[in-house]
Amino acid sequence: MPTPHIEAQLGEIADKILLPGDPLRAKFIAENFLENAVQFNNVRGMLGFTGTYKGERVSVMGTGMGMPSISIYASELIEVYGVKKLIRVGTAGSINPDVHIRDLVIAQAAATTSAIIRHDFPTFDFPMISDFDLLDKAFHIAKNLGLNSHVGNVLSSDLFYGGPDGVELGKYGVMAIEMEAAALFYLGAKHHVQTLAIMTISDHILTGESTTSEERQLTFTDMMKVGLETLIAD
Ligand SMILES: O=P(O)(O)O[C@H]1O[C@H](CO)[C@@H](O)[C@H]1O
Ligand SMILES: O=c1cc[nH]c(=O)[nH]1
Repeated sequence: MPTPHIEAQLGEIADKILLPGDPLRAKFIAENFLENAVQFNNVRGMLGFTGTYKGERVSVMGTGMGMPSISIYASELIEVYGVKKLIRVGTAGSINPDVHIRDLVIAQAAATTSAIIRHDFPTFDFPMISDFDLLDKAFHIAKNLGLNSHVGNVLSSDLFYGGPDGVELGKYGVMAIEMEAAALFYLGAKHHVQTLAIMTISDHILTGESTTSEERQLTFTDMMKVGLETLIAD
């Protein structure tokens, strides 16, 4: 087995991958969007599949929740399996009155409460930004599909419950809180690969609106479509 967390043989993972936090969302994407999908991972139940989308080889795999978890999977995917384009497709909580439930948020950048970047850069801030080429493509794809999408900053938090008051950042234009994008963008910069994060607003922290866990697992297909179209766009 090439890595401690992924049992795929070399060559079984495409160089383009969608990364939902929830492994069952990975299975849903494989079953509903990919052709001839073959499962390549079930270590710790972190399901991964490779198939084709519109004739192009694409993979999808869960990352688990939080920056330590996505950092393990993204590092192994990049360093061992040679993945070059990684797009997170996740859920997020809105902290902005203009960003509504079920809207798409395409992260241009991610603030973070995490110390993981500070381990490498203790004396200055390192801005976590997505890849502009992927960002530009995703924005236009979402626009052409007529989707309600927003591009800007998100907050990647270490904690789902408690922690620093991220809601305050909404007043500075930050759109939503999630838990993985900053680490993915950081690894993209470190390893010179392309990364992006597209989230669907699953709950609104200011208004208290929310969606069910079943909806979060099985619907939110717009971000999956935008993610896949972005991965295969020339
Ligand atoms: O729906 P996913 O992709 O897991 O993303 C969000 O949901 C989880 C918290 O419920 C965190 O992983 C957060 O980033
Ligand atoms: O990390 C997350 C994901 C969804 N909603 C939140 O409030 N936080």
